[in-house]
Amino acid sequence: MSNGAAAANGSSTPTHTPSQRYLSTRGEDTGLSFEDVVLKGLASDGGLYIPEAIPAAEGWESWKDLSFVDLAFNVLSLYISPSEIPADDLKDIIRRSYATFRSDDVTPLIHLQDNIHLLELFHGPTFAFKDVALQFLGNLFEYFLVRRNAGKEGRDRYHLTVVGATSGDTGSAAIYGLRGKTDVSVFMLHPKGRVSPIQELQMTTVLDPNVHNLAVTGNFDNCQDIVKALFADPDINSTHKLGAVNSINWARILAQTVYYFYSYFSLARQNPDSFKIGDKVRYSVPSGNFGDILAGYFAFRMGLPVDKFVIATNENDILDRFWKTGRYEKQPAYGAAAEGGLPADGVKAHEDGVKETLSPAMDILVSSNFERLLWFLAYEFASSAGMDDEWTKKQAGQEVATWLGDLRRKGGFGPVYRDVLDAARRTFESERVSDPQTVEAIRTTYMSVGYVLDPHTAVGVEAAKRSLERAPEGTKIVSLSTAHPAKFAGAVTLALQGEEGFEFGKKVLPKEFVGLEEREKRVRDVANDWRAVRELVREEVEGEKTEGR
Ligand SMILES: Cc1ncc(COP(=O)(O)O)c(C=O)c1O
Ligand SMILES: N[C@@H](CCOP(=O)(O)O)C(=O)O
Repeated sequence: MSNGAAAANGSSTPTHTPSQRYLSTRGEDTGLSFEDVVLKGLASDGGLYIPEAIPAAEGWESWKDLSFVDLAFNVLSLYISPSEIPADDLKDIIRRSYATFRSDDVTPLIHLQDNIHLLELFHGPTFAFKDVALQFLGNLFEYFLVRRNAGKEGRDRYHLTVVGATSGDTGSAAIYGLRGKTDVSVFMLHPKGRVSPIQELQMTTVLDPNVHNLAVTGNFDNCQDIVKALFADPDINSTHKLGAVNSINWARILAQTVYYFYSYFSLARQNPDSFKIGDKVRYSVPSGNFGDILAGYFAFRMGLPVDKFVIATNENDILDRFWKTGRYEKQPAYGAAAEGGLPADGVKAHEDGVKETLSPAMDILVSSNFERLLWFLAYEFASSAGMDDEWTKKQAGQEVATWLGDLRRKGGFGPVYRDVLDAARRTFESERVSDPQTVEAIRTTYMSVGYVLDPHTAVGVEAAKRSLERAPEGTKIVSLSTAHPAKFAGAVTLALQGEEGFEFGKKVLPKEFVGLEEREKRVRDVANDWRAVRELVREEVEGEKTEGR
C-alpha cells in the first residue's frame, strides 16, 4: 500500500485532494469533506471516518526548525482543503489553540534516562494529552458554527449537541475546550466512581450552563456504548445535531499527528551526535482507545521514519492479546484472567470484565480506534488481489464491517488472516504492564533520576524499556507522557510514599489543583440506559435553546 493509496474517485468535493476527502471504515459513506466529518463525528453506518488517502509529507525534513504552530499548519493543511478553511483562518485557529499551553514548545521532549526520552503532553489547560487535540477541536467547532449561523436567529441556528464518554481525561479536556461556547451543549458521561478524584473534580467544578456532567452506573465501555447508540439513533439525530469529542472524531487523531513530527525534530536537535534527520525512532504509547498511537501511525505513513510503535497496555489488554494471538476478544482466552479468579497480581476484575487498575484512563475493554487501523490492514490485504482502488476500498470496508459485527454479536473475532497479523506486527509490537510493574516503574524512575511519572506514563516507560532490550543497539525511543502525575495522587503516593525527598504537595501538585475540592460541583447520576440519557439530553438542550444560548 503506497502513501498516496487512493486515486480520485469522482467525489462530490473536486477541490479536495484524496487526503482531504473522507470515507467510513465500514464502506457506506464516501466523499465527505473535513467539515462534514468533524461535525458528524461518527459515520451513519457506525464506522469511523478516515481520509481516502494518506498524504506523503513531501519535504518534511525541511520542517525541522518550525515552531509547533507552524509545523501543525503544514501537517493539517494536507488534510484540510483551503477551500474549506482558508490558510489564514486555519493558522489563526491553530495559534489560538496552543496559546493556552504553559510551555512554549507545547509538547516538550525531555531526556529521561539512557536512550529513553519522554514526550510531555500535559502542558495544556487540563494537564493531559487530550488538550492538544481538544483545544483545537473546540476552536474548530466554533469556527464552523459561526460560519453556519451567520445571519441566523433563534431556532434557525445550527446547535451542536456534543455527547462524549470519558474514563477521566477526555471529559475535562473537552469541557475546557467547549465551555461557554455559543450554540454548543456538552454532555460528558463518565463511569461513576471509576475516575480519579482530581479528574472528577476537574469536570464537575465547571459550572458553565452549556456543560452537563453525567455519572453513569457502569464502566467506560458502557459510556462509550451509550454515545454510539445515540449516534445510531435516527430519532435524536433528526432533532439534534450530535457532535463527537472522543477520538472517534477524526480531528482528534489529526491534531495528535503533529507531535510525532515535533518530537522527532526535538530528538534530532537534542542529540546532534547520535540522531540525524532520517534516522529511525521508536515510540512507546500508553494505549486504551488506540487514538494516540494511531496518530503516530498516520505520521509514519506520511513519511516519518519510525522503526516500531510499542502499544503499552495495562491489564485491560485486548490490544496486547490481539498482537500476540491475532484474536480480538473482549474476554481473554489466554493470560492472567483466563487462569481463573483474580489474576496473581490481585487487580479487581468487575463482572463486566473491565479491571480497575492504577491507570484508570486506560481501563477500556474495546479500543474504538483499532477499527481505523483494521481498515488500513484490510485495504493492504485486499490490494494483493490486484483489483482497482474502488474495489479494494469496498472490500476493506466489508471486511471491517464483518469483524466489527462479530465483535458486537459474539464478543470477538479472529484469528485474522496471517498476512493481516504480519502487517500489524511489522509496524507495532505490544506490552502488557501490570499494576505492580507500574508502581515499580514509578518508584525506580524516581529513585534513579528524580522524575515523577504518572501511572499511564509509567506503563509506557516500562514497555519502552522492555522494547529496547529487543531493539538494535543504539535505538532511541520516545515514550509518550500522557498525563501529569498530580491527576493520579493515589498511584503516585502508593509508589513513592516514604521515599527520600518525596512530598506530594510540594513535589507534584500544581497550583491549579489546589482548592478544587472546595468548589461548587454540578453532576447528575444516570442509569446505564441510553434511552434515559437521550431524554435527559433532549430536556437540557431544549432549555438551553429556550434561553437563547
Ligand atoms: C492519561 C492517558 N493515557 C493514555 C490514554 C490512552 O490513550 P488512547 O485512548 O488514545 O489509546 C488515555 C485515554 O485515552 C489517557 O487519558
Ligand atoms: N482515556 C480516555 C477515554 C476516552 O478516549 P478518547 O481518546 O476516545 O476520547 C479518557 O480519559 O476519557
